[in-house]
Amino acid sequence: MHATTSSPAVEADRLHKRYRSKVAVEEVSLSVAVGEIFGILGRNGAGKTTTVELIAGLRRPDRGTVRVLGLDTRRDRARLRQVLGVQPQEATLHSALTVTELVRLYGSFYRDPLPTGDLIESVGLTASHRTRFENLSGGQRQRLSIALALVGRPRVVILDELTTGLDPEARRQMWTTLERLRESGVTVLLVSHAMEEIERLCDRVALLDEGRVAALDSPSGLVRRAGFAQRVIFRAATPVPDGLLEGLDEAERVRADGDRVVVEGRGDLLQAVSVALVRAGVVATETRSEQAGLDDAFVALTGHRLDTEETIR
Ligand SMILES: Nc1ncnc2c1ncn2[C@@H]1O[C@H](COP(=O)(O)OP(=O)(O)OP(=O)(O)O)[C@@H](O)[C@H]1O
Repeated sequence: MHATTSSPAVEADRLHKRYRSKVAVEEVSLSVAVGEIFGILGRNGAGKTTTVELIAGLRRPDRGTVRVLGLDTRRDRARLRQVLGVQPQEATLHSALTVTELVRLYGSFYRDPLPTGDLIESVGLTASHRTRFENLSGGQRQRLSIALALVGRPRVVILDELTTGLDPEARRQMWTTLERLRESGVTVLLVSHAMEEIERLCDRVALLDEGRVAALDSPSGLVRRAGFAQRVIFRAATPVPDGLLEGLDEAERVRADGDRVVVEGRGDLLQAVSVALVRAGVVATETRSEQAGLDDAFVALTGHRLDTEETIR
């Protein structure tokens, strides 16, 4: 089958991958539209890297199929290479070559590579373009790997942990690079732990948990599934009467851990909680309110926290 403009950028159908006794990816199906920035979010070991390696054709699934722009990732490998950009494994890069030499080398694999200097500038490596790979810092290596994924003007690019190890300025620069890619119609598959990055950049997100897609929606759609809109947190310097906060229309859940109280709910929750506490004569300190985020959605949908091994229910 030929790549057509009507094909989804990525179509994965019931992918399954087992490493010996460990099932890493189970029945994962995704369809990513052309021009989307699509996020894959999950805890360590959730199966994110395995999923994108299956999509990139770097691993063979035990079951299931993948098409990228209509191309079969196993059978149409040569054509796939020309349209798909992936970050190389560090171990495969020659450590004695400089940034410029590596960009040129990778560019030589493609028909119409991006101009070397422009690409190096766009990832902020101009000042280190003569530095050998072995002497680059972690963040500089990360920038280089992104440049190498982009050098062939891919129509679909897979980026794993885009901004891990980058300083705040470099992170913003990468975000701008991604937004430009989207404007030019490139599809991006973004594996990330960074929720801020996912919320800001992604059109849709698959939450992966224990090898399965726990939910797939826009970031705001996922946040709505957290079951509450905001939370108010305070320290109670004097006891809170039983049932006081639970009785508020705005409150959905109240948790106390010692003197720290967390109220989840909606509407003008901060105002409602503050007024109730004042009326009951409760002395509260360190009161603050937070909007629900993707991490709350993750807990609501999977029972796990994103950043720890802890299970909530
Ligand atoms: N080559 C391998 N051999 C055996 N087990 C593997 C291999 N690669 C991954 N695994 C296991 O498969 C599961 C999924 O791993 P994977 O790397 O896909 O997760 P991940 O979500 O990308 O994790 P992380 O966020 O830590 O990178 C993990 O339990 C991991 O230990």
